[in-house]
Amino acid sequence: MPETPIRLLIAASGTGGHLFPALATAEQLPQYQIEWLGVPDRLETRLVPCRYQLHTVRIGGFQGRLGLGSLRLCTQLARSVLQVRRLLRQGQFAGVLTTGGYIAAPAIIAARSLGLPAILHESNALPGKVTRWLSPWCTVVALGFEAASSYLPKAQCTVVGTPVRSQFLAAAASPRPALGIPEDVPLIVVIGGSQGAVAVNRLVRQATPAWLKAGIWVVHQTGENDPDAESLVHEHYLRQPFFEDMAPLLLRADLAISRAGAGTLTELSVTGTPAILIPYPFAAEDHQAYNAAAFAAANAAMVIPQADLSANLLQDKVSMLLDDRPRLMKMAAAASDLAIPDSAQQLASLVQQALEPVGGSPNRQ
Ligand SMILES: CC(=O)N[C@H]1[C@@H](OP(=O)(O)OP(=O)(O)OC[C@H]2O[C@@H](n3ccc(=O)[nH]c3=O)[C@H](O)[C@@H]2O)O[C@H](CO)[C@@H](O)[C@@H]1O
Repeated sequence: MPETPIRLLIAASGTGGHLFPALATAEQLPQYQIEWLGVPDRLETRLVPCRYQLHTVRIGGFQGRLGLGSLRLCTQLARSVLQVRRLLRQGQFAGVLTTGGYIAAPAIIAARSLGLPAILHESNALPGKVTRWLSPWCTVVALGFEAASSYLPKAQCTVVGTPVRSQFLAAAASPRPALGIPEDVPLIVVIGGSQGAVAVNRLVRQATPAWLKAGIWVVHQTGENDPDAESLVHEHYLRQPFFEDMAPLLLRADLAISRAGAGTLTELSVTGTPAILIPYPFAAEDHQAYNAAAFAAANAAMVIPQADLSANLLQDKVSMLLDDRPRLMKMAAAASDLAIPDSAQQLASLVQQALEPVGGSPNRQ
């Protein structure tokens, strides 16, 4: 009789930074029957159902203050844990893989309370709250940044980097043309993270006319929430709310101007792209500043806090870097040194070890 495939529940939700690494890892686990856990109104409802069955629970973030909000959250958490326990039992899942964030809490608690393995991937240099609270309870915690391990002294940590979508590895292996941009012009690519960055957009639009005048092309990811996104028009200024095919753009870019989400930073390392990083100042516990600091410490990027930034300063720094090709090349090489291209395979093999321990029987309910 053919063996029934082992079932894995992946809990990843919210932003590209959480979803893309999970999707990249899922691709490396074709032997498992995968289903997904998310929330009803985030990016997973667009990205996941065409690939995996999506289950949803309602869960939000803990903002740190005790009050009515946290009481509501505790009730939500208790309810979602019960829902996920039921899902895991009825679906006969062998374990969960989560990339952190709010959804990780019910996923980890439910799995561990049933005695199932929970594999947690934390992509940020400063681990999120759920990771800090629940990591000691996880079977294994895979890290994007080595620096994160110092915040998780009780967890079973191993550094695997952060998985990137296969388009990045394919593009790095055989570069493709990017949006028909000529090969011999300098190119700046501006990235605001999966949701765009309105404050960065504003400064970039002020600085762009001078760059265009100097013969530089600008590709600008504006996000969906910028009311002035259409205010600048030029044939060498290419703008979109979201680029599906980011890899050739990053490979082609002479310089990126970017937020410092872990996903984008990992991709910049895989494509070896020098960058000016402007960490999102309102990210939870300022975690993007920690990600950016790791890149700056390796000389892979220049970091400018948003509070210090003006269009003039941005123009100056960009001119300085584009005029200093040896420095750009050193930054590119330093970025490449940070890359862990087989991160998805490494994480997939941790999942496999947790679900099918050598010498033990597979974790089947
Ligand atoms: C505002 C905020 O708190 N963001 C967090 C969020 O990621 P957030 O999704 O904001 O940012 P990331 O940089 O981690 O990921 C963005 C992803 O979207 C992709 N992309 C983006 C724009 C585009 O046009 N096309 C495209 O494909 C990027 O290639 C990347 O894969 O979770 C990450 C992982 O915990 C954190 O490090 C980020 O700090």
